[in-house]
Amino acid sequence: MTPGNSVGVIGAGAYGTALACAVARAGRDVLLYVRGTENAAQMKATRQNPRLPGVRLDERIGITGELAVAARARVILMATPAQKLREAAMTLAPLLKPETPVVACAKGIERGTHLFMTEVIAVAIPHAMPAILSGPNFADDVARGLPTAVTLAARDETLASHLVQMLGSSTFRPYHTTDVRGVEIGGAAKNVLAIAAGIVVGRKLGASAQAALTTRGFSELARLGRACGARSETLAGLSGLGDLILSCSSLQSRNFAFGIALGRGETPARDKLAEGEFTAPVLIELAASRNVDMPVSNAVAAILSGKVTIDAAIEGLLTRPFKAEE
Ligand SMILES: NC(=O)c1ccc[n+]([C@@H]2O[C@H](COP(=O)([O-])OP(=O)(O)OC[C@H]3O[C@@H](n4cnc5c(N)ncnc54)[C@H](O)[C@@H]3O)[C@@H](O)[C@H]2O)c1
Ligand SMILES: O=P(O)(O)OC[C@H](O)CO
Repeated sequence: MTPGNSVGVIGAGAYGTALACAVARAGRDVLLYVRGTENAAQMKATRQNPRLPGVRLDERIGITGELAVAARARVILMATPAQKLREAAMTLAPLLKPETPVVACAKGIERGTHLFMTEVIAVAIPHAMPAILSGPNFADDVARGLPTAVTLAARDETLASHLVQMLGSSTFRPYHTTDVRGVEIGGAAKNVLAIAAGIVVGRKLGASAQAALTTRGFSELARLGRACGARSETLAGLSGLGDLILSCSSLQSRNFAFGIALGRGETPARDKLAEGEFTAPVLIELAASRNVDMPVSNAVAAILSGKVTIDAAIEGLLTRPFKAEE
């Protein structure tokens, strides 16, 4: 393996490992950084990740417990949870060559700062070229080579298109754009809205209510996106509407499953990451700071913080004044 020609993946959870599989399938060598020496040794020995049962890691995937090794790659994919991105990027910063493309693959907004994923990278690694990859794709589907399509955004179109060529294959199909903000807002907001859709299902409110909630959810995602300068076509594309549809309807979605448990009156299992739980409070703060009305997201945040009961939140949404559709 020539590290300088490979793709580095930081964060060897479900998605980082799945991306490593996709990149290997595209014919590239991969350096997958696994945090913790023991974890790295175990993955090296088994060629499996317990988060992706039944998936065997391709020989092109080199597993390493040393960040400096993965940092030699030509392109870096950051696949940690959103709230861990800063910590991971800051550790990586001194090891990275200038102008290395660093692609955020997490979906969220940083708590406290309201920074989007590429902004966190820009602050933590000022000499990197940030980009973002997001869209409707479950780690398990990606790892198994089922067909998926995502959006890859960088401010520089040449860079975005170059990254698509490096990472894409017939089964993992990235579309490129320069609308970075549009892509990161879609991925962050859809997780919060998926929790809401899950609550609707868990409460047995019916398929009509699920469709209505998803559609009104898209309306508020798009409102916030436009207020933050995103393009409408991106918001209605794979990383916005596409991912919203997937996450508001599939039991594979951890955010949707988290919402279903809440809707049933159960305590959601905390063994799987549901990013929407962490994004909800910061999403509504961001919306408030821009005077954007996000009633569904507000309801999710209020339920999660214990400010309202689920029944009161549903009652609140259903008794809002009638208005024109927009
Ligand atoms: N799982 C999916 O289907 C999927 C699909 C698309 C996007 N995503 C996004 O990818 C991100 C990660 O999700 P996941 O499903 O892989 O979560 P996960 O919980 O399976 O894995 C997260 C991994 O990040 C690692 N990590 C945490 N902090 C780190 C650090 N500082 N340095 C290095 N590694 C660190 C953890 O050890 C863990 O292995 C989330 O933002 C999620 O929304 C996930
Ligand atoms: O399991 P979720 O809810 O984190 O969704 C995974 C991906 O984001 C779907 O595109």
